[in-house]
Amino acid sequence: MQTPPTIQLAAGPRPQAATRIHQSWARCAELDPALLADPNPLPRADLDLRREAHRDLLRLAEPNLGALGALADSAHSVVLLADPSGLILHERGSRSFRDKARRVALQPGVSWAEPQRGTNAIGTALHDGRAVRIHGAEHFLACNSILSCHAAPIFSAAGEILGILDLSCPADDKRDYLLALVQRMARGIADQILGESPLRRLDFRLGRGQEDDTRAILLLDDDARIAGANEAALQALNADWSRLIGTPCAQWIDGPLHTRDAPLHRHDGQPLTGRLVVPPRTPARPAPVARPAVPAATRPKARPLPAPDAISSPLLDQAVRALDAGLAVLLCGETGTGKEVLSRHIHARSAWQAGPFVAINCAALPEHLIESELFGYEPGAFTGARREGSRGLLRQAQGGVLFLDEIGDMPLGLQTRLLRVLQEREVQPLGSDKRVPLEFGLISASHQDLKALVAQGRFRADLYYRLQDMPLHLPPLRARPDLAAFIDESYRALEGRLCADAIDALARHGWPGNYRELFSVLRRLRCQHPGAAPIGVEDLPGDIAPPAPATAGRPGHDPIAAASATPPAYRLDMPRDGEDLPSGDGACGDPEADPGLRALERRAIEQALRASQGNVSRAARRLGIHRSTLYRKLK
Ligand SMILES: Nc1ncnc2c1ncn2[C@@H]1O[C@H](COP(=O)(O)OP(=O)(O)OP(=O)(O)O)[C@@H](O)[C@H]1O
Repeated sequence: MQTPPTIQLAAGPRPQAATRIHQSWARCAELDPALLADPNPLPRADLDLRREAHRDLLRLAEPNLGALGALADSAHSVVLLADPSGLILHERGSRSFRDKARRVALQPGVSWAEPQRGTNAIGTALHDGRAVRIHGAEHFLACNSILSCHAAPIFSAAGEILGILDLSCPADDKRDYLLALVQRMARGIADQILGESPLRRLDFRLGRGQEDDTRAILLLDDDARIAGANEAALQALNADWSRLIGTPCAQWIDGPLHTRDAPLHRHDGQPLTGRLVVPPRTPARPAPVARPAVPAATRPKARPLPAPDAISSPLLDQAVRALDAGLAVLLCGETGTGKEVLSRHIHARSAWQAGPFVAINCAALPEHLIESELFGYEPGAFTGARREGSRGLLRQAQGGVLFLDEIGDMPLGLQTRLLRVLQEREVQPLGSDKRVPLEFGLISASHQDLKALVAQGRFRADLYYRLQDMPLHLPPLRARPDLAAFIDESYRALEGRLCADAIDALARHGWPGNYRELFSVLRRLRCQHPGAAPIGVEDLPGDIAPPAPATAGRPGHDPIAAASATPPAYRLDMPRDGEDLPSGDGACGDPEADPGLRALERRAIEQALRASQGNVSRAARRLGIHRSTLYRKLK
């Protein structure tokens, strides 16, 4: 990366440039020049954590990023997606221009907020909460004059900035339509996000009959109050989020909302064409997004939430009863045992089903952001805060379910604050003297033994007791009494067949990654063997199939790998017929607490790393666990 040794400012905005750009220069002139020094991209593992924290945004942005990326590729430019702090999470587009962009640190892992990179499209759009184009010398830093950038904020239904979409080209590229294109794509992403809401949705447009692709959307709560809106709705109703949210829809739109395709009118009499969309009561995980370039036949199929089965149904019933009675539910279980899946089912069946399901991965939130992300903040509460402040994730769960995943990873200092919020059912955003009442159902989950963490002083005992009104233990996959039949059925659901020896070998495997690992292995098998012929034990991956009997001493035979593929320990904690499944005593089947499991897990990890030549990402994929989980286990 080449940046000037001393800060050099660009020629500056033309006198006739927009006032916003002059204002941005004035702001940047007051910044400490040290903030503008050569930026270092975040290390890969930290960037992965930030991506994980914004995984929903990345997932929902995928189709538009794909479409814009294809255009950028052919137009010698790059498309970037930044998080609400201005940190670039993702890039697509022309390889040759990406290389140029990297010379000025326009790349994933670098923050382009104004305090870091001066006037620029990402930072200025973030500051103003509005789309902007910054050409060549309008950039504050001279080195960035090689760029012409177009950025637009992606808004949540409540008007918070969730990210910034940017298209950056060489400075001589002045195609006027690019800013409008980026803005349209950013709005498309925001609409995808609204489309995931479990609330009823009013889709409408001004006028009657004629189709156009600007779709105004309002989210409505059970009392037909406006709970969210997209930018097109703000324009159609001449309002902003602060005026709309929480007001009765009838204050803005006349007409029978409960009828589909009813004739509607804006309050000033303007006709509207609208349609009320009621989402299904059991929310399915949205379909993985297909990139336009992938042919339909090879696109990943949408995976609905696995239905409750004989193992999880009794847990589900207990949890729903507890949540509806105002108790906090704590789900314990190894990674991949379905804690999040179960919590989504609990939400869908509980009295909170009409409200949102807000999942927070406490392990994935960067520590310095957890407090502001959770509790929200007032405008200007701290350096780098969004101009309009933030409601915070706790308030986003209002009227629904808050799912605190990996709660054992929450830093001690924050545990105190969380406890107070949960006890008082009120939150005080950073920089505010007001307290906001909170109403939601609370589910927490941990793969760690929280009791042991309490004993080690790493988890507050009072918070532990506050979270575990109803502790439930999800058994590991290997403890399923019907494991062989379950594997057989699951492979049949992929339209494949397994021979008895393959089923037997699969049922003997330890499955440290549980359901996630099993389904990853089955899908991979099916992909490698698409035909109708049944899969035998010899077709299984080496770490699952038992070693062939005559291999010892053969040239190239790896006795360590073979030893780690032998299955004897795998059924150590497998209950025999008539025995109970492991009980919910808080131990959570945690490998840390069980030497047998720990050795098993260690061996599976070593084998996966060896088979992947030390590549952690590939090893994590083999194990069917997330990379951050594998890093944590390797610590
Ligand atoms: N009973 C089940 N049947 C089939 N698939 C399941 C089941 N439970 C979970 N899965 C699948 O396993 C994967 C992991 O599930 P989930 O994210 O709920 O696990 P988790 O316990 O929350 O994991 P982690 O602790 O790593 O966050 C998902 O792809 C899910 O669809």
